[in-house]
Amino acid sequence: MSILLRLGTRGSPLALAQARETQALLARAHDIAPERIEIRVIKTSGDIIRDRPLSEVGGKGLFTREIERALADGEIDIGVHSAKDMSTLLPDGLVLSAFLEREDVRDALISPKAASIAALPLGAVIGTAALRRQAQVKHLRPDLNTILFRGNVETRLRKIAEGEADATLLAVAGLKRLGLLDHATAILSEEDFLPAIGQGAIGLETRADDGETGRLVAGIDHRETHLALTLERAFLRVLDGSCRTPIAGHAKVAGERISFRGQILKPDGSAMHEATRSGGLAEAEALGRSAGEELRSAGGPDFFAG
Ligand SMILES: NCc1[nH]cc(CCC(=O)O)c1CC(=O)O
Repeated sequence: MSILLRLGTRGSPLALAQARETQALLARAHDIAPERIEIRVIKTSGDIIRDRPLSEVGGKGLFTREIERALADGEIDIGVHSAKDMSTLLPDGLVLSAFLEREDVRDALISPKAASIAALPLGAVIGTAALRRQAQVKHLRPDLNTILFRGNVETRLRKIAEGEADATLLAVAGLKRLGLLDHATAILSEEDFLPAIGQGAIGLETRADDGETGRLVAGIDHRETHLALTLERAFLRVLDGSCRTPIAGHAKVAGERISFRGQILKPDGSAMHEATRSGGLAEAEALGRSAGEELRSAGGPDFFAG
């Protein structure tokens, strides 16, 4: 049977799980044999550069650039990405056509030492690669120390098992998709650990001029997730000037309303600003922008200087 669609993805176990989920949904929605939807693994810069914080080596585009190049060049038809890893501005000619239904947006604590952040010993060491998690941890517990923890989910779990840090934070969504949620010591409250923009959602990117694939992908789009991501990404776009600013936010759809809480922090957790919005679904983009603008002026120029 001939190949009908080519999905491009990173090769990490989590990325492959997300690509298989996309493959299964497309096959079911359009009555296509799954083997006619090929999964192509593409190595990205983010998979190669492993020893430095992402904020220092070029931020978000790192996990998507090579996949986007393959998409633009027509080597694949759909780029499958963690929405969290996508930059707010897509290359010309590419569009985010659909999002799969969002998984749990929360972070999990993984620690052999304590059942909660509050119970960690004074001065305990948290391993994380995410500036947002570092800032939120320090905001709650200024005595805690953070060290750089990179690598995929399995690598980070191994580092904790080997004692390289006392605890780490990982997305519940990733642990669930990998069948590893039993490694979570506790699920952290969204109140204290507002997620990263896009956390838990899978974004499907296509070529703007490829209407046929665009239609197939639109058939598996999850409307509420799409609306939430529209708001969250508009918020992030306003604040995106510096990838050294920890940013968090979560939009939720309930009936015909959408609500949002967004947050910026200093990397050391010493300052934090929040904005909340709620309104009609048609306002999603405008609500995100206005929340971003509120936080941009609340933070002032030195907040974003890093
Ligand atoms: N930055 C890496 C990354 N990108 C997406 C996820 C998890 C899955 C998701 O948020 O959709 C992870 C790992 C993590 O943060 O634990």
